[in-house]
Amino acid sequence: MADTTSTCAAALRQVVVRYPGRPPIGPVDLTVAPGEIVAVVGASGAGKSTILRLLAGLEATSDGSVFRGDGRGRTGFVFQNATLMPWANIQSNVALPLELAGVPRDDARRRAAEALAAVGLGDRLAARPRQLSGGMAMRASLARALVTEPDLLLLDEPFAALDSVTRRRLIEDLHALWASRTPRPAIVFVTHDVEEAVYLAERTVVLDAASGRVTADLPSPGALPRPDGWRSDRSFREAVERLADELARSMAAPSGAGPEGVAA
Ligand SMILES: Nc1ncnc2c1ncn2[C@@H]1O[C@H](COP(=O)(O)OP(=O)(O)OP(=O)(O)O)[C@@H](O)[C@H]1O
Repeated sequence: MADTTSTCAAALRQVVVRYPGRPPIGPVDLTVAPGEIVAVVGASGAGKSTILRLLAGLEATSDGSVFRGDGRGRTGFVFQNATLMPWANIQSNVALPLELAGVPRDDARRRAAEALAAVGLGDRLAARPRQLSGGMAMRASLARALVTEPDLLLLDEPFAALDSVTRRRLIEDLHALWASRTPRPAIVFVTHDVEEAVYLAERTVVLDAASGRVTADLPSPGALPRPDGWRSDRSFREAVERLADELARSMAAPSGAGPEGVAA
């Protein structure tokens, strides 16, 4: 097989992570192409967040290799909770990664204002995080991750704490932000929601509950961003059913339980 690691945004090759007191996670193989959107699903404890941390360089491997395309590029990370600094306004929050990278303060603040405008918060620059709704805080968190113009954006259940209307709006906004960037960032995001995975991603990888290996890699039909009403489309419904079946299979460990006691 041709080695595509030099042209990918990120890749895991036969990666194994060993934590004390549990079976090893892996070996995991995953290649993310530049500009591609990939969802990761699996049982609780399967290793989804571990994969994101590996891609971000925040986790050491016990075996195998982690590639970041040509070793270049920046990585943005968004967690389930917006993790904004409560004492600083959102412009300062979003400017921080730039200031830490040595960008002069005025320039960093201007770029932060632009990133906040891009997520619809251009009129809330002086707001403190506590003055924002959950959806707004997540938008600010997305702006902070995008302000450095990453070529890899890692999202760990970013919408899980939001109501379904806000969640759907943010998914549309994320597609629009992704499509508006040149070049588009690759996005890897973890979710427990199979509909969200099929809708948001171009393909979804399923992790085995017991071993954390990739057991399925399913393409989502259709192009991004999604046309209006696509959730009612038969191709969407069928892809959701297929993914739900694969997810159920990944949890049906031979022992009858995954690492966190997920029943088969
Ligand atoms: N630093 C650590 N030390 C020891 N064990 C860890 C550590 N980090 C994760 N684990 C264990 O590794 C396994 C995978 O964790 P991970 O957070 O990647 O799972 P996950 O699929 O993201 O789970 P969830 O859906 O519940 O967030 C779990 O059993 C977890 O308890």
